Amino acid sequence: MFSIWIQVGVSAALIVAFLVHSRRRIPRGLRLPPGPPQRLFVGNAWDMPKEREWETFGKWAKEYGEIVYVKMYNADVIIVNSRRMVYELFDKRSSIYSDRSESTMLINIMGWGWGMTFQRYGEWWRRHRRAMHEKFHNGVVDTFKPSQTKHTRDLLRRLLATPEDYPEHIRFVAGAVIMEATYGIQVKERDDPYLIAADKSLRSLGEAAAPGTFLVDNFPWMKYIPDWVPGATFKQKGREWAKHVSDMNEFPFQATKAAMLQGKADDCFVTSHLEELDTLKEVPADQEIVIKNTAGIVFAGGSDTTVNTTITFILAMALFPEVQRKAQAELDHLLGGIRLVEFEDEPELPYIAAIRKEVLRWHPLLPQGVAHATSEDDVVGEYFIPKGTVVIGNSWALLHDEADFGPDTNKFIPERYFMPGVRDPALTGAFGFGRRICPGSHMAENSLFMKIASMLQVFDISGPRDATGRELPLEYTFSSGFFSFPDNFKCSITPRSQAARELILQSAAE
Ligand code: HEM
Repeated sequence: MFSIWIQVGVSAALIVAFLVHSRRRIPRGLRLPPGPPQRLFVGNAWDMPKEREWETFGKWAKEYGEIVYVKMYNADVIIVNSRRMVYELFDKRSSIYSDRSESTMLINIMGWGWGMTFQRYGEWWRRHRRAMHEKFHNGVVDTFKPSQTKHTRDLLRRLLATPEDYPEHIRFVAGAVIMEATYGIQVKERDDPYLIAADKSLRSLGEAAAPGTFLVDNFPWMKYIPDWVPGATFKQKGREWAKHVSDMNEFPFQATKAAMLQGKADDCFVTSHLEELDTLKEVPADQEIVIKNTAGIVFAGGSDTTVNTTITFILAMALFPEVQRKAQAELDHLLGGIRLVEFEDEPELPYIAAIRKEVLRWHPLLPQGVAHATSEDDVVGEYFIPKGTVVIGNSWALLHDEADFGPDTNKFIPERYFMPGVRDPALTGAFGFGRRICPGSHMAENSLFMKIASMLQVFDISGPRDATGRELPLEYTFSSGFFSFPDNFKCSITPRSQAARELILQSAAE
């Protein structure tokens, strides 16, 4: 019975949305950007791909051009497909194109509103962004390097012991680095409650954040449907997820505060901000909340992103062995197998730097970035872009544009960065756009350098092998949705030599 009412409600909302939308006034002489033909009431909602979105977006870009307009029920969405237009909108008109649209599922039901990534553009967001920038800008991220080195060595030892568990090792170590940097907390070897809460929150985020997943995002009134009504499973799901999301933000912060009171806290993002608070004369009353929220989003944004990018790197090495051989030659030439790589070696390792760039480009973790939104009406040439439009920067298209990255952009070719004029993927969409560009990118790039160089120095990575050592075909798929990364795949990670094995084991004594 109630599910019938839900259907009636949704249908009524579709009709109202349609009528309102058709009555909207587009200024004379202007039109909405071109896009695929729309259906009555639902617009393009049924055309939105559920898998490998970047392929459909690419097809639309070829057909309709730099800006493609789609309508998701009642929501205006544009997809920006060229670097020129990305620069025009996200950079030159950043005061209009830096907002986010409020997802009812993420904000009202799952409680992600505390997270900077989902906040509307304005003073509250700016205060969070400033708190993060102070500790993560390019000039200060070196402070994390000792911890990144220590934990990468730990990763090498774990990989040596049980290489088949490489995803868990990478996940554990990324969590350990970010917990130490953010909260000064050393995570537990097994079943760490903070990492479990983060893992559950991020999985649910991955599920809920892909546009069009939950109808309640298009019809916010659906949030008032009681939980027990058939068809309202999104609410039960959301409420369950909300607990993990809140635990992730609350528990580690409170633990660090408690440790500070006992004089036992290690230096970290939270302690240094809270200590500064005590020395400042005029501080807004809610600044502690800003610090807590920012720590929470560093924790959320800083672990899974580097984990999945590292797994993409492993896949690339298994698929492109000639790249691996060249990188190992560069490392061997510099280090002679006498010591493990250090951050100070980075300027002497241009091929490793090129691999890092190619990992970010070849299969970007966020192929559609994180959608921005417009905070005012805008006009681009003859196109009208209404206020509140969801704006997707098509990172995949930018990062696969042969004009910027040379030929064969679906292949993993680090050499492309030695050609004149080739762009840096970090500044071409891999970390997003404009004022919202990823504030953790410098820490992430350092972390990737250390992992890539260390793993290639001591391990050979290949497809899976049978008992006789024969290499078997490598089977892999990339996930679709908000994040895209390789689904679990089997591979072989073996020490390159006895000397490499010893180097790894000796690192435990450092
Ligand atoms: C390889 C690793 C990473 C990738 C590929 C990545 C990618 C991105 C992308 C595409 C965005 C959206 C930017 C936009 O809206 O245009 C973003 C935002 C963000 N990232 Fe990262 N990121 C990575 C690592 C990190 C790390 C290590 C941290 C924390 C230390 C972090 C914290 C954040 C935060 C807080 C935002 C939200 C910024 C805002 O809305 O103002 N990310 N990231």
